[in-house]
Amino acid sequence: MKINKPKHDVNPDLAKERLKCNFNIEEVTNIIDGGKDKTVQRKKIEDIALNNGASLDEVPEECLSIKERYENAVRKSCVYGNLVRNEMLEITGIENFESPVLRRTADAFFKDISPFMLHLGMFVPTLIGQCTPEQTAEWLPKALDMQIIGAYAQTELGHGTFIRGLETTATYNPEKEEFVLHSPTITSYKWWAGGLGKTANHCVVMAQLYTQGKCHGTHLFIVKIRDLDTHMPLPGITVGEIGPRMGFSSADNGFLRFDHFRIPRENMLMKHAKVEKDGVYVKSAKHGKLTYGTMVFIRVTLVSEMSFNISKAATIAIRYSAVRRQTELRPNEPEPQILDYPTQQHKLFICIATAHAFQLTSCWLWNTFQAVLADMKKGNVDTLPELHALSSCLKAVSTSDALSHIEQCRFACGGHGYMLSSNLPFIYSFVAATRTYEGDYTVLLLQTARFLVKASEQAEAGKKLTQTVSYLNRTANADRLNWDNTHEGIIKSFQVIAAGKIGQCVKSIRDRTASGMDYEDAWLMTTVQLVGAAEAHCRAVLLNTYWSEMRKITEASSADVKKVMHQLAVLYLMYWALEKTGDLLKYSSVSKKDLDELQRRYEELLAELRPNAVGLVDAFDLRDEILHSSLGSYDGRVYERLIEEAHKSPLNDEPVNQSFHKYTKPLMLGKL
Ligand SMILES: CC/C=C\C/C=C\C/C=C\C/C=C\C/C=C\C/C=C/C(=O)SCCNC(=O)CCNC(=O)[C@H](O)C(C)(C)COP(=O)(O)OP(=O)(O)OC[C@H]1O[C@@H](n2cnc3c(N)ncnc32)[C@H](O)[C@@H]1OP(=O)(O)O
Ligand SMILES: Cc1cc2nc3c(=O)[nH]c(=O)nc-3n(C[C@H](O)[C@H](O)[C@H](O)COP(=O)(O)OP(=O)(O)OC[C@H]3O[C@@H](n4cnc5c(N)ncnc54)[C@H](O)[C@@H]3O)c2cc1C
Repeated sequence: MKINKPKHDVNPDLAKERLKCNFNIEEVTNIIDGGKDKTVQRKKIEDIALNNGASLDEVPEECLSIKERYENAVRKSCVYGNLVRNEMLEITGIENFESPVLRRTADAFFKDISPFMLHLGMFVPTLIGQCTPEQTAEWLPKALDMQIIGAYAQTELGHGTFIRGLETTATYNPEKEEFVLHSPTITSYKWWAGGLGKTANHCVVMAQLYTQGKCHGTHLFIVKIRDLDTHMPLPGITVGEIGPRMGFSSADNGFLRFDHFRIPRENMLMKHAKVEKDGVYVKSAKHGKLTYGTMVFIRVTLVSEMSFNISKAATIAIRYSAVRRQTELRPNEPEPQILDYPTQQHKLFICIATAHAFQLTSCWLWNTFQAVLADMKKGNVDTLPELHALSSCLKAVSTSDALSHIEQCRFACGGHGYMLSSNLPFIYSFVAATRTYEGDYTVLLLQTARFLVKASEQAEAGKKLTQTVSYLNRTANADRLNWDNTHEGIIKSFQVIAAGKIGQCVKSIRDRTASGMDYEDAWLMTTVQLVGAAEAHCRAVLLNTYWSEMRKITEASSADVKKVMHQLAVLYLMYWALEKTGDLLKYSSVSKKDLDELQRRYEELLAELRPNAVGLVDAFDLRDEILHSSLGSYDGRVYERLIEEAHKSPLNDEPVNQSFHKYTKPLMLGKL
């Protein structure tokens, strides 16, 4: 398999690591890609994206000013968008414009984020999910062809989480058959939307719909905000960029204020509800939250996005750890590779396992999502609540876990991991945002908890529950599980922990209402426990899904690949069992001896995986152009690259900086 042809000789330590690998790397790559044909397709697309050189920056993007950075990102986005439109979509098929393969190639162009990301990432999916067929025919081809560029403007300065509290109004005027969009207060400014500040000429807006004197709650509208020729904001629109932030520095997150801005009636996205010409409001949706569909879609895609980000960080940290040597173990012996330290393996091998766990879970979640969409097409919305509960907790936990694992990868690279040229700080700050956007961690876990409390009550009443909560049927009456030190035993114990925590929440709420509290207060007082219960449920789903999908997907694999994939999944189960020993002690009969045994097995497993560590990250098959890392390149020439990058710093453009003559010298001479 042709990957990452090194320009230089490979670092000898890294070369030796590759000789140690005892499984077929290409076979694992094919598993990750979803099949051999998918690997071939991905490589073809990566060649198109990367072989034209347009992705290269002469000056590292982090050394540019805010304006230059944005302008450079727009330049690259146009080249990239053109390649997607003209060449890459021909290969994936236009219906797969959200393919993770396309997403992956975007990283070769942007260390940070493209100002066009939200156009493809949210604007287009909203058109697909929220338009009538006539509206789709009007806007979708233009959006896919980049004739119009859009953003998703939902969040306001005063409200992000509580969508029902949004203040922007869309008031229907039947005489003119128009909606009047207005921002009545300072807190009603639209805030945060990616690409809205300077790039987009259209946006989807979430606003409170008023017709015939009545408010019908939040609905979506498509709004042209800039002239297509001059790009000037239209009269009645105030739009701009919200200012520097922790990451997302090459994009333009925007603010937007409407001053009685008029749009045609047809610009309300009317798939699920409409306003007739005379102002009559008609709701066709069978479920009240279908206008939130884009968020559910993005939450589903974020699980695979987290797998990708962890795999990048793990590749960087593990290759670096094979090259880096530090500290004598015994006098006069060579310093070991830091990858030989079990503590380093503990930080890093879980990252490889988690990337696999999230990848397999994301495929399973995607299939669940497609099945729910198919149900909804037939008018059946019964499966939506379970999807909402699942996508909410998996989004929350995958983004949160990804963030802490990526931080561990940075710690694992010591001081050099703090360098922007390692790319770890970019990956970290990108992923940090995911814990908040598309629904904050706590808020989404509380959504899952609502579903779990209801499910628990149904189980109590003897009803048969749906697949992801069916363990509540089995464990409803179980108190403490008899500990069983097998893989299936660990998974079962996580289900028992989840059932126990949910049961405890139900009890707390009941006790509180019985003592006179109203339900809302009892719920509120129980939210710390509810978040814990939803997290526990999510862990049970992740462990169970990873284990069963891993077994399915490796059925036809070679013995060596089966073995290493199995080892990773076992590592994942053991890691989480050891992380949650308090819960295990509370909800199962596990003893100190059992836990000591588990710890011993875990440490042995780290040692067993050690020779395959570099092979396992090579199997992610991340080209150097996508990794952007002085520490993680395929050739492992870490020190040469660090020096090369240092020379690119603008401060090294001249031997003496002018500030010496202006400030430092006068200070030294006492003349300041
Ligand atoms: C080339 C590249 C190609 C493609 C790119 C591919 C991938 C992209 C990858 C990465 C992305 C990169 C960059 C993106 C960067 C940034 C994007 C960020 C965008 C945003 O953040 S957009 C704004 C998102 N905002 C939120 O998520 C807000 C969170 N809040 C909510 O969701 C709701 O308000 C909340 C908290 C759920 C409550 O809603 P509400 O108050 O209305 O409901 P109730 O609490 O009263 O509940 C009533 C009832 O409804 C159920 N419910 C709630 N939501 C849903 C839902 N979505 N679906 C179904 N059901 C829902 C709820 O559970 C209750 O049920 P019950 O009564 O208990 O039965
Ligand atoms: C980088 C980035 C990009 C974004 N892009 C977009 C975009 O393109 N379009 C868009 O519309 N929006 C976008 N957003 C906004 C984003 O969706 C919101 O910031 C997010 O949903 C969180 O809402 P909030 O900011 O109102 O947080 P808040 O809800 O104010 O949260 C603050 C704290 O309060 C807690 N909290 C809030 N409600 C509850 C509750 N009910 N129970 C318990 N605790 C609670 C939260 O847990 C959190 O700790 C983006 C945000 C970021 C950071």
